Amino acid sequence: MIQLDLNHAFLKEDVKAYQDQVRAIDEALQNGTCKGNDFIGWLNWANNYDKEEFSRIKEVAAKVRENTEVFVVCGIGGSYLGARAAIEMMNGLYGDNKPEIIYMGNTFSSTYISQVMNHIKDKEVTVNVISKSGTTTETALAFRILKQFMEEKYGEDAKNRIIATTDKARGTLKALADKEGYETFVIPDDIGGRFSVITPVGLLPIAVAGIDIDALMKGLHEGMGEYGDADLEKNPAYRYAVARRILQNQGYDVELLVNYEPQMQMVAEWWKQLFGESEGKDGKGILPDSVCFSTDLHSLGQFVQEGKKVLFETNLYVETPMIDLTFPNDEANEDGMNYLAGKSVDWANKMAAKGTLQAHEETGGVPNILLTMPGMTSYDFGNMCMFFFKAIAMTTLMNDSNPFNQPGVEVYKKNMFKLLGKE
Ligand SMILES: O=P(O)(O)OC[C@H]1O[C@H](O)[C@H](O)[C@@H](O)[C@@H]1O
Repeated sequence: MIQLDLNHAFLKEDVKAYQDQVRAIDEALQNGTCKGNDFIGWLNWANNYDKEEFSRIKEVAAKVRENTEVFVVCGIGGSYLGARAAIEMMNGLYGDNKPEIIYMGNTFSSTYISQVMNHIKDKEVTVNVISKSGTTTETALAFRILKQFMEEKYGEDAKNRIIATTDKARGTLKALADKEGYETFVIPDDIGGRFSVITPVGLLPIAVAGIDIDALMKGLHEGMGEYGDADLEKNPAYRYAVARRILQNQGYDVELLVNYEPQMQMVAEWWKQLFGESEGKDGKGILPDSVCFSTDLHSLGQFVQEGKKVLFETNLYVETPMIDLTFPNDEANEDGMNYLAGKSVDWANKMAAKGTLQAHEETGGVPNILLTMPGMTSYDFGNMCMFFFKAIAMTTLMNDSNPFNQPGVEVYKKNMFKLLGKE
């Protein structure tokens, strides 16, 4: 369970003053009468998910792990960020990841695409093309290149090495997958892209990475209870949601998600889409940004400490690291580092966090929200998903916006299609 501490947040209003509003919104969410109510399938997904499909995910993943050196995840936005966030958080950045997981379909960069194709050309490859709409251009462009490569390399067998995760009926990708005879997995109608890491969209790549997806679903399920109460005192996700609104009322328009683990950076990227697309509309919303400390204390730290007071920090602390390490002694001590000899490096990381909080809070005057998760396991990931899902739904509905659409994303696409000469 994620622990929330608002004692460093400088809230000028009492969170509990919002209890009536929160109760009313929670009721509308539970009854399916809130704005965007056709996209709340994630709420009870941990109970309702298709158990047969879930077993098939595990079977397919086991097969892929046997015959594949590189697993290419071809998708963008919600169709890739969640899987990557989970895999990096749980396996770390330099684990002995087998198969190697590579991400495509998330850029028009010709260099990126060419280098990936070159990197995989002599390896055993499986492709998972993921698109809810089945029509996203970046993904379709990369997939055509991948499909031709696979057909050239494997001939008839290519179809056994391509897996499509898409809508159950609509979209070009579904039609193509059916025609070619690809294995397919379904993205439910009532779960939007940025909430879809808990569906086959995330679960298949996560399982291919050797991660226990049963534990992920268990964490999600427990989260339904832990973040399910309409009573603010019993629901840290809703308290966090309210604290954000209070801080914005106080003039803070930027939220910096802070972590101290490089393997959490893609979690921050996933969170940015979840929060940015959900809340950034109707001329409202808090801009979600992120930093990895202490790394970024050496870049953005100056701004946080002394720059314009536009931001608050939300620290996503991890109690237990994946691996700890003892700092070695050195007789000569020429680098003067012996004061750390015999100490745990994770302890040093935690002292850096403590010192930073103090600096930003006491002399910087920056509000800090503290979230603490127990570890970086599959269970923790599933649980964290439910925490942020509930929080963003509540905090956006408090703004009277629809948390589950993203009409603004279409504008660039229209212009781009015109420029590309698309009919
Ligand atoms: O899964 P897809 O339909 O390909 O969509 C991928 C992404 O692109 C869109 O433009 C949306 O803004 C995102 O919410 C979505 O996650």
